[in-house]
Amino acid sequence: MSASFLLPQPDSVEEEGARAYYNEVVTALGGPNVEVRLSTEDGKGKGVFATKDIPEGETVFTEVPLVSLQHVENRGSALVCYRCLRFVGTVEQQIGHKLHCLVEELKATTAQPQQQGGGPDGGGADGGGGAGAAAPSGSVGAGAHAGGGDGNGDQEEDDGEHDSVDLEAALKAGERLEQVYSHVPPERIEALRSGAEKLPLSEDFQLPPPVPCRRRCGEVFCGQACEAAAWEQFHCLLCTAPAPAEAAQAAGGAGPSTSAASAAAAATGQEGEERREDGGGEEEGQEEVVHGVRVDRRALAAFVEHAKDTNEIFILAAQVLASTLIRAARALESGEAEAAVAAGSSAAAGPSTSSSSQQPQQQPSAAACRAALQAGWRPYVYGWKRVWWEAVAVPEDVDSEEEFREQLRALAADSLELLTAALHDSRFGPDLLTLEVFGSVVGLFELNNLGLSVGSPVEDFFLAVDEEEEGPDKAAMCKLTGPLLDALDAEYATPCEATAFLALQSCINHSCDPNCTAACDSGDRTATVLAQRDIAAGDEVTLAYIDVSLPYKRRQAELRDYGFVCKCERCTADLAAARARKAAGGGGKAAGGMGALRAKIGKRR
Ligand SMILES: C[S@@+](CC[C@H](N)C(=O)[O-])C[C@H]1O[C@@H](n2cnc3c(N)ncnc32)[C@H](O)[C@@H]1O
Repeated sequence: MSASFLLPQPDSVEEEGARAYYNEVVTALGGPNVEVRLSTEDGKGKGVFATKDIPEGETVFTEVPLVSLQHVENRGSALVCYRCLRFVGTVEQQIGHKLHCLVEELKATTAQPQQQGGGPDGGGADGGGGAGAAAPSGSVGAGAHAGGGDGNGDQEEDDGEHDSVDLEAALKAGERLEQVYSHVPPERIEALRSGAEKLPLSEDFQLPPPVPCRRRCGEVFCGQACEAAAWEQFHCLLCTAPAPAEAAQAAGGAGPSTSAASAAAAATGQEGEERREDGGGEEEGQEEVVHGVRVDRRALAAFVEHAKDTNEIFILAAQVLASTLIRAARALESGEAEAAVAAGSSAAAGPSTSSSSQQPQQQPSAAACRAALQAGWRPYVYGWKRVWWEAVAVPEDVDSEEEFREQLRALAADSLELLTAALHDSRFGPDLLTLEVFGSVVGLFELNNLGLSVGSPVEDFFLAVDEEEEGPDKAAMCKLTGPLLDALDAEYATPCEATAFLALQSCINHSCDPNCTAACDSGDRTATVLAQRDIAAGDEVTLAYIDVSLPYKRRQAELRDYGFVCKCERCTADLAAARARKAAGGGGKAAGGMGALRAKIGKRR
């Protein structure tokens, strides 16, 4: 089987399937405010259109992301639920967390010059179980250039220059560290983190207590429900903590474990297959079978570390692939996929090796595997556009585009190798865990991603203190909170920043004069599109991917990162005006002045 059946070319995406899918998505969101049209008249591909008049200020729709991930470099600024991005703990813990992570990062920076002379940086920073303190330098996203995280070669060339830059950074970090400690000593930071210190007014900012992952991998959730939902959706395959002894034993060849999934794994020949030659399989707790997928937890940890050091979007891509594997496995386990093949209602092809439809213990047919995989992949198939290394705009300082794209491709290949060392699945793996599919999923985030920003309760807390009536009570409060504010400096207001993929919102085209804005609700994991002026039935719904107060050339430059030349009315008019000026011999500037509309949809930087 070729992987191409998962990646139909956008022009050939069968229209009926796409139309049915988006109708389902819109209906599930509870209203016919909008529809998805598979092509716009001006060649922008799919677009979202109003089906009725929507007055200014009204909600166009509200949607929950299919997957989302807090940026690695933001983890030190906000302690949030791994699944829904809700702030957790208490205001005191949030402040303690921020200060602790800030201090750890500063310590790591001050220590760097002395540590140099070895291999790639790669962090090493604190290794502690909590949320990663230091931001890895090479978090890539759009511009994975940076020689990537992967330590060989060119880095050595400009070491001299880097030494002085590092030294300067180390000195600055040292000064900042002293400044932090002059306001808040280490013991107070710990007291805040542990909850031993209570701050006035903090009771007004109730947050859910953090619930750790059932395996204690270090991720936290806002409650049991979110923990369980994440586990079901993808985390059971991606959690990096060792497996409990009995699960690992079952995976070690002692026969299937209690679940039907293990039985399926045995049936599909995965038991004992492809054991790691380095002895990983012998190590208790590292391997287990989940939903018929053999999972190597140690290899997963290596995959995650590599992604954190190079491109965190690889982790989101792994979430997409893991959730696809789980949905596909469920379709097989339930007999649904075989039944679909038998009923001829699937587009699946290929010879069936079994006539059985309901028994997961038997080898599932190739056709059933394919039907199951297509079902599991469905939420993503219509969002796919191009592979990452082709989608990324080439940074200006890059000499060879070909080399640059090859570097990205190699980086993705490295990441996929680590992922396939962690997840073995002979039913779906050969089709799903390929470089083409992996690169396309990363590309999907590159071109469709949505930057989510969730406001911090810490900012609200300090604002509330500030708004208290002047007097002795406020003075006493400020005596406690003032040093914290001074130590945090601008960090006090940092929101939770994340990347997400949303089925409907990712169909909205950009305009430099958008009629909608997007906002994220910290309370219920939703992203809402709001009309910022009256929208008439039949109008296209548009958002700003970038800061549209920029002049024409800057806007086009920014949009190049999204892989397109903007065809919106404003750009068309700006271009025509610039041409007319040129023809008339003038050289004036393109008209600007849209005001500072903040782009909520957008690329991670
Ligand atoms: C988030 S998707 C929007 C949905 C997209 N049209 C589709 O077919 O899935 C972003 C892509 O849509 C296209 N696009 C969005 N806004 C555009 C615009 N103003 N001008 C030209 N192309 C645009 C570009 O191809 C861009 O990479």
